[in-house]
Amino acid sequence: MDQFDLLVVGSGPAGRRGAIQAAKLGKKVLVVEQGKRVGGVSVHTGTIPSKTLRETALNLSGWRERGFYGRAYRVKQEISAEDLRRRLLITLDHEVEVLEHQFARNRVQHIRGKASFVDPQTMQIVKDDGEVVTVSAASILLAVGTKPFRPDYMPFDNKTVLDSDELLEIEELPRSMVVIGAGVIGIEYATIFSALDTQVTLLDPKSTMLDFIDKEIVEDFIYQLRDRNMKLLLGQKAEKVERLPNGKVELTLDNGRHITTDMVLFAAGRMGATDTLNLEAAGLEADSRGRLSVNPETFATKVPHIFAAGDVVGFPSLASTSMEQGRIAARVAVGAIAKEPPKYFPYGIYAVPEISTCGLSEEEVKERHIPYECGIARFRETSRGHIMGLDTGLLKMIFSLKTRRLLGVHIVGEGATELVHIGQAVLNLKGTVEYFVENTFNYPTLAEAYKIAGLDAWNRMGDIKSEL
Ligand SMILES: Cc1cc2nc3c(=O)[nH]c(=O)nc-3n(C[C@H](O)[C@H](O)[C@H](O)COP(=O)(O)OP(=O)(O)OC[C@H]3O[C@@H](n4cnc5c(N)ncnc54)[C@H](O)[C@@H]3O)c2cc1C
Ligand SMILES: NC(=O)c1ccc[n+]([C@@H]2O[C@H](COP(=O)([O-])OP(=O)(O)OC[C@H]3O[C@@H](n4cnc5c(N)ncnc54)[C@H](O)[C@@H]3O)[C@@H](O)[C@H]2O)c1
Repeated sequence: MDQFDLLVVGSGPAGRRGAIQAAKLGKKVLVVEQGKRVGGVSVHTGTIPSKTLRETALNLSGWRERGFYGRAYRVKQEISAEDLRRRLLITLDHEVEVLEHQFARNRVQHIRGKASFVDPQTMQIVKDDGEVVTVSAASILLAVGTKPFRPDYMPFDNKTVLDSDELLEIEELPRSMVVIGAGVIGIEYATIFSALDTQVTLLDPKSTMLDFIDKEIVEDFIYQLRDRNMKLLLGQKAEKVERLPNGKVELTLDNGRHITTDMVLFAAGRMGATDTLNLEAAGLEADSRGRLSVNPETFATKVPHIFAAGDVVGFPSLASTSMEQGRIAARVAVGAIAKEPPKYFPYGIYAVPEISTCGLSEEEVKERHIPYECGIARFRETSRGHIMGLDTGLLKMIFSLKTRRLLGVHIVGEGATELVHIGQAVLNLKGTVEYFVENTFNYPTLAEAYKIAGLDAWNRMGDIKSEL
């Protein structure tokens, strides 16, 4: 039986970062991955495929140029599922290659197989050919991620009723699509397919969506979706989903309405992939969504040498935060010092248009009774936005009236997920509205929106000197 300092289960963002961090500290590390190739959900079915699909859809559809040339503008008239897949495969190959190289040069060993506990210190790994390997380790990092929630009442057939993993394999682009679940996955895919001219209906039993995002940004986003004819059926539930003999799917909603569509994407959340770990043998149990609870500072489970990081521990379930969690967990696991990450991290939603946010929303600032002022800029007010033909896009910043510090930055529009990092830096470095007023920004850029929003807020707040 092999003995390791750290055994990592899962090679997604949390497992990968954790493994490399421990190896950099000179530890003997083994990563177990059940998938065909390393990378996890992030590389194979989640972040990277969906973002590549988005990029291809926007490029081939000419979406970014439509502000200038009109809504009928197309770069490629007939876009096929094969067009989308081709770029996907190239991107995924590249990602896996980078990752395998990282493992090799850091001497992280990896093995393909399904891991489960034998006892708290030992795991067995069942390889594809049935061979069983037993491994023990001083510490174990569970970075097993999640899988799509697939309730029995949904007639999945991998063709017309699909989850978000299966969507990447479709043979033909649907003319119409109903997306069940207006969470981040549902919203991203609904808007990407809408940009490809699929008639999309987004359905969710909740009457609101993206509740963790500033309301003004969500309202602007919803306006843009409706403006391009996407149907948003919020507060409505599919009571029956039936495949019809003609290949279509019929949905019966709880208000009696019927919808016939080419395809249904069921994106109503994900479950922690803990069911096959035999957690009992390690003295652990998961919650009803398959998630593990951990100490939020160390990522240790209630069994001190077993750690869990990434999506399997729940919110925020992002590739970005999973990487940091994996790194911290591995440091603690091998006895190194781990600093707590800064309080505010960005959240990027790669819908069409993008949304990105960092810090407090206006609703949260109000709840905390903090006196505040907002500054707003529209991308069309920037020269760069004008050059790019943008008629939408909004950047909003919230400042404390007392300390003049930036409390939150919220963006909807082109480049939002990149732009947000300027606000994030100012926020975490405790900068004030003066940063935006006094600093020079490249011109013409979309980042100039920060200057405009900063000045907007500053004009409302008054000059700091007059108050001293
Ligand atoms: C469609 C979609 C789009 C997304 N877009 C974004 C985005 O734009 N930005 C962002 O930050 N996040 C995004 N996410 C979330 C992101 O993918 C996850 O936060 C991230 O992948 C979580 O990383 P992880 O390391 O926890 O696990 P995962 O990436 O889920 O990897 C876990 C790995 O563990 C393996 N495994 C599980 N059980 C075992 C076992 N018993 N033995 C061996 N191996 C096992 C699995 O095969 C898997 O490869 C998206 C997710 C989805 C589904
Ligand atoms: N850009 C990004 O960062 C990104 C992109 C995609 C996914 N993710 C992560 O992946 C995770 C999973 O995303 P998600 O969108 O699947 O989940 P989610 O939990 O965010 O959203 C699920 C939605 O489905 C609805 N729903 C729940 N049960 C339902 C049911 N039985 N029938 C119909 N609707 C139902 C909910 O009301 C909710 O709106 C998220 O936590 C997110 O952080 C991140």
